[in-house]
Amino acid sequence: MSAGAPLFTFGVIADVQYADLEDGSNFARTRTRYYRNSLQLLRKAREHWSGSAVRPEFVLQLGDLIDGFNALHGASRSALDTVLREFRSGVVDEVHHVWGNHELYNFSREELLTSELNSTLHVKRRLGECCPGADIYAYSFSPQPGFTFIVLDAYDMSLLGLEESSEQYQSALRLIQMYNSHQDLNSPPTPTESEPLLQRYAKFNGGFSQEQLDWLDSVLSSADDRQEKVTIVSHLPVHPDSTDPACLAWNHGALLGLLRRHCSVVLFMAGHDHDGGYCYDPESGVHHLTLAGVIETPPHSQAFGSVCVYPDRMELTGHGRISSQVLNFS
Ligand SMILES: Nc1ccn([C@@H]2O[C@H](COP(=O)(O)OP(=O)(O)OC[C@H](O)CO)[C@@H](O)[C@H]2O)c(=O)n1
Repeated sequence: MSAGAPLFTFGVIADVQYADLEDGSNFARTRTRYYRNSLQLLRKAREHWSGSAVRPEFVLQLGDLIDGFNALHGASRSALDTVLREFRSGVVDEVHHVWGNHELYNFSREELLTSELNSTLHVKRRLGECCPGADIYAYSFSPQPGFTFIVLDAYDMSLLGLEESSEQYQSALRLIQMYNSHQDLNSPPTPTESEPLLQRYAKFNGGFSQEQLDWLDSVLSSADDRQEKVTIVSHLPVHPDSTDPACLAWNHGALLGLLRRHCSVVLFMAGHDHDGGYCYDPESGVHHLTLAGVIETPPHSQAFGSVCVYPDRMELTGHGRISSQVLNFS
């Protein structure tokens, strides 16, 4: 790792999924979920960032900050307050929150837009363009000249957080039912030889509307013109080699196509797949990093990262289940 001073640094963490509950498991009962301890791991990550010689300028929280079980226990608001208090008690005072499926199990899209999880309302720095779509949660910001970060809304096309009577819900239902014939739409369809990634059409995933894709296209065109380095964050991964296919965004191909048409993008980061993953896409020169989730991380371990940004690369220092790696800009 480099000894030179970075231009800036940032922290990253995914799938905290806190709930004040005993340990449980994932749906397949193959992994333990440490609902209560996830708060301790978040605290230790925050203490690490606060005590670092070079403090991160901001933290990217990649979604699923609290678990859906909170909604069943009427604890959505208190659980959210608990985790946000944790973020607030550190010296890292800028957090960019991404929305995941568990945010939408606890709150409607409307509630989220006016909550502290809408970073555009709470971050003090001047943000770039927000997606003009009425209730799409996507925006850009520039921590340093030459660098742009884009927060995407991977559920602006989904069945979550919406009134069933809404046109947005009904059009997402029509789409998912074209590929998933299960009664329970959370149950992923079986892949076929011609459609090997079909599992992604599950209710716990979602996608990017055409409006959001058009907005992203225009933000990336400006970044290309200015020869910037762009990092994109989303709860759902979009490259099949960076995740289990059951965790991919429904229209991941549309996003991948966009990344391949714009030279400015260097990194795409996501959460959702609690095992994490990584690949480099030579067609676009983009690193696809899926961060392992805190919720399935044993109490003695960790799952967060600190990234130092240099003119020609990013250096990720991983903790616990997250490996350190150098992400060169091509
Ligand atoms: N086969 C399945 C899988 C899930 N469900 C139900 O869907 C809801 C969300 O599932 P959950 O595992 O909690 O979602 P995460 O975002 O934590 O994890 C995504 C990836 O699986 C991680 O690798 C929940 O209500 C499940 O019960 C289902 O019905 N059938």
